[in-house]
Amino acid sequence: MVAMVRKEDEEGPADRVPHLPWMRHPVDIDAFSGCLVAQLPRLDPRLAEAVQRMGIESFFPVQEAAWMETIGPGAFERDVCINSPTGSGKTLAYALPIVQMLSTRKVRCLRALVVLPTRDLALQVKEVFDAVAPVVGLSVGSAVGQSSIADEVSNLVRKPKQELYPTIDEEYVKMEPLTKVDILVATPGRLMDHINMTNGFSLEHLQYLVIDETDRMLREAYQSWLPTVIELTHSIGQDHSWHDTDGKTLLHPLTTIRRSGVERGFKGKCYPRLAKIVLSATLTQDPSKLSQLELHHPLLLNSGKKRYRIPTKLESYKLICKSNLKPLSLIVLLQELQGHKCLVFTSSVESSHRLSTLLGFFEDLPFKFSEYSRLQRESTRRKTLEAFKEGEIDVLIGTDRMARGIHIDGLRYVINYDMPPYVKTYIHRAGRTARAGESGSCFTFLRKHEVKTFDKMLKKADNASCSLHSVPEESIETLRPVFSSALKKLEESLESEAAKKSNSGDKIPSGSKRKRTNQK
Ligand SMILES: Nc1ncnc2c1ncn2[C@@H]1O[C@H](COP(=O)(O)OP(=O)(O)OP(=O)(O)O)[C@@H](O)[C@H]1O
Repeated sequence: MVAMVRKEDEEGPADRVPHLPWMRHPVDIDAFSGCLVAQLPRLDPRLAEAVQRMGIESFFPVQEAAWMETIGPGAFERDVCINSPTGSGKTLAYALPIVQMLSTRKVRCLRALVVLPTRDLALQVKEVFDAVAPVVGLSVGSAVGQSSIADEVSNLVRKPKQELYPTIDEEYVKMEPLTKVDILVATPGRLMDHINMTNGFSLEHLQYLVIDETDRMLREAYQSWLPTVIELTHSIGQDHSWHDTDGKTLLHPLTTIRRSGVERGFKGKCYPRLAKIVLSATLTQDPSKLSQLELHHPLLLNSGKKRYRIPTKLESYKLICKSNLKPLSLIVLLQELQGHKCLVFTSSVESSHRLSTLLGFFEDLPFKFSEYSRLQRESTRRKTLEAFKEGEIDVLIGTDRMARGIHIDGLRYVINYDMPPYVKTYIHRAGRTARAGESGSCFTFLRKHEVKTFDKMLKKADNASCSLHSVPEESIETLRPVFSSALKKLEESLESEAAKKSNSGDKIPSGSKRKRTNQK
């Protein structure tokens, strides 16, 4: 309860003036209308072609705005903070400038690091970099724990030359970058593993740091990855100097010259800085959290007048129903949606499991569904998500784990089976649809007493009108006879699972998933 109050405080009222002065004067992303790919000033033609191959003809406003502050007149003089709705194209907004900036690099070494909270998200972002970076000769790696640590290490670093040729100059070997990638997309855990344990893995040449889903990344310490990265990239104490035969001090040819700027803690002196881009659809305004980022003269790019914004083409609906009839109303609603892809959010993994098990006892449902939960094995989850993306499953039932950042083509519907506790949660859940200018709908099941709280919560966001939706009573009535026997079977099934679990100490048996992934 205490934690809940604190989080709600942090969300604050919709129109509160931010504490931090730089947040009060943002660049308005909506002042940009987006532009044709060919018209983006100074865009490398190879990148323009690559972007067009991705099926993109014009840039979204956030992409144009970010470009102007990095490659354009802003020239990345300031760190960039982006607060822009879900599905507005934030990934390309940072990927493209970073790739263009690094396209002239001479020596391959780790120069840009992108950190995201989950593996699924990181892999999604890597795909975007993979589509643009290779055309200008840049290599992209990932550190997300998808493969064994040994495989990851061999993809990221190579052996020092001295191991291959023992006679080579030791000083040269010391300075030689060993990382095989220019850009690394990482989750904090694996990043820390490489920082702590991988020989040759170095952030010494890092010039750009991107933190996506910033508010979530700042909420959790993730083994102190952020202070560690900042510490390792502070140039102070780095000795790149060499002495030539006359005793003159020279800068080593492989030294990375970072952008200069007055960093915090250097008493006004000009020191090379790590340039940062931080982003979210619900960027925190909390000064104590933002201070962890050590931003350099930050510039906020913001979309909308209120603090949060719901995508323009998202339609929100509320369904008021008694809790004991919720499963039936859900089935009727899913029938109405006619097998279109849909995500169903519940408040906990237990609730997701209960709901999907229960639905499994209804025969002949006209949609295929599956549970997606951290109680399942990673491989099961990955296969489920793939099947959903491929359209082999119509409905995924899960928790807020599915809410952040994930993009699924053609997803038109989101259902909040349980009311989201915060407006931020609503934004991220609903934001899985109505992406990239497409339309989509979000339905929220509410009990009567929740309506007022829900309406108040939505008022914190721009574009948050919400109409009432109801499902036909008769359709619910036709399901009632099966419902009572399904409930009985559900209790038996959960009891038997609990017994198995206490005998073996196992998680939910993976075989039970097959039963729940019913057929049309
Ligand atoms: N200029 C564009 N034109 C058309 N589609 C685009 C463009 N830019 C990005 N997209 C597509 O829009 C979708 C959403 O982009 P992206 O995942 O970057 O959104 P986001 O703002 O990061 O969302 P979230 O906050 O939910 O993470 C992706 O499928 C991407 O391919």
